[in-house]
Amino acid sequence: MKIALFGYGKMGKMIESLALARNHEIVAKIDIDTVDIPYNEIDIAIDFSTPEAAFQNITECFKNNIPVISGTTGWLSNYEEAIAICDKNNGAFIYASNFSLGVNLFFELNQKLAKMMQGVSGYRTSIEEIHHTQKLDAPSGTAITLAEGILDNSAYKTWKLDGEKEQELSIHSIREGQVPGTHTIAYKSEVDSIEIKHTAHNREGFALGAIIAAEWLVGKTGVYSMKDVLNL
Ligand SMILES: NC(=O)C1=CN([C@@H]2O[C@H](COP(=O)(O)OP(=O)(O)OC[C@H]3O[C@@H](n4cnc5c(N)ncnc54)[C@H](O)[C@@H]3O)[C@@H](O)[C@H]2O)C=CC1
Ligand SMILES: O=C(O)C1=N[C@H](C(=O)O)C[C@H](O)C1
Repeated sequence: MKIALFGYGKMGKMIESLALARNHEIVAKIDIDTVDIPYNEIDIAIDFSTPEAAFQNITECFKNNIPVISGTTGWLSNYEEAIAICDKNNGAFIYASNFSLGVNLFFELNQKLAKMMQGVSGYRTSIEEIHHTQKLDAPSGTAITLAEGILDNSAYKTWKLDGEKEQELSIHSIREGQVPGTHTIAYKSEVDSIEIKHTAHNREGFALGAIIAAEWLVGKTGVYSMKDVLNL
């Protein structure tokens, strides 16, 4: 595949190295100062940019008939608008808050555990996420997906950063050092705690998942998720 990287930062560089190893070609590395984008040379765009840049990057690709994989977090207030532009242009799109296989399994486990806990009283649920200090958004996109999985399967009405009210699912965000991404779900009662946790040891899992998603999406039209890619 001829891949264009939108965002040539930590993730862009990791995706470049894994994509080359899988015999793909990187035809463009687009970052904040890029002026000309060679849309006619691109088979697929992979966007790991910034919350401010993602919507424009993604929708310009749709308008140029280029399928898009986006892992950028913190731009989802514009998600529905992006989908409308994708549909209008008969485009192809996958957004995932987290592309790693491990986290996508963890998403499934989270929903199953939430279902199990639905009938059990006395437990308060919370989410904690820890990331490196350069991260621009909080809570993490992964924490939001985890929260949505719990809201769909519990009496919680909404999630909130450090929420304290009974009906609020609390998400606590910690920024420290170079942490690639750690997410913990805790159910705490007066007598015990149940916790599930995913720890990324580096960024390779995110990057590999994004490339696998790109390989899967090329040649298709429509809006898909990692559940479709991984057949979960
Ligand atoms: N879905 C997933 O699996 C993962 C998602 N992420 C998300 O991906 C995004 C990028 O993460 P990192 O690479 O760690 O960040 P980073 O800060 O290392 O890289 C972002 C790059 O985007 C560039 N950029 C700024 N404006 C741009 C524009 N208009 N067009 C293109 N590029 C532009 C920046 O100059 C920078 O080089 C973040 O939103 C992060 O939360 C990160 C890891 C995994
Ligand atoms: O910014 C990061 O680094 C990460 N962002 C994603 C998120 O917001 O969930 C995925 C991963 O945790 C790393």
